[in-house]
Amino acid sequence: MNMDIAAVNALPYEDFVDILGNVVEKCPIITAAVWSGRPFLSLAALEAAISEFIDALPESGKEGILRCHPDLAGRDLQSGSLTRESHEEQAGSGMGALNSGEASRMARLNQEYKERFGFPFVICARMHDKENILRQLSARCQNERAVERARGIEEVKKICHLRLQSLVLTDNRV
Ligand SMILES: NC(=O)N[C@H]1NC(=O)NC1=O
Repeated sequence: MNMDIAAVNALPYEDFVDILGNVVEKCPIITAAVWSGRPFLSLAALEAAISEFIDALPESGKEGILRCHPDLAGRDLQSGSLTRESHEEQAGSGMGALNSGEASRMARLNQEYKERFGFPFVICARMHDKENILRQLSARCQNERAVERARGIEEVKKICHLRLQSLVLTDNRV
């Protein structure tokens, strides 16, 4: 599936949500909401609409988005119940191939992070390898809650950007 922005703009909302509903993990309400903003002049304009919708949410809503994300190398990966997108991202960054030391460190730090902040550690896995993810997780456990809320949302937007790129052709294609 790789449509251009004109084809995206022509979609009835049912198809729009079916195709683009997971660009923010398990948050199809965001996709469904921005459909009202058609026609989008470009993929960048669609991405900006998503970003503005997220930014307009109260802090509780932003935390809710973070809570819809599965842990990296967590129980959904073990049980095979990740979304297709998340599975590809986690596999690509080596989350499915941690050695036992890395796996237990990851589980311990993920737990520590969640206990401290009340939402999971979120990072754009496609932009990092496993060593880098573990280093960032450990460092980010030390931050303030508000800093981490904002940081997590930045990462959600990076994930969204890459998911959109794989679904919609960019404007300057031949
Ligand atoms: N917790 C977390 O960061 N999850 C994710 N990151 C990513 O790139 N895909 C995910 O599912």
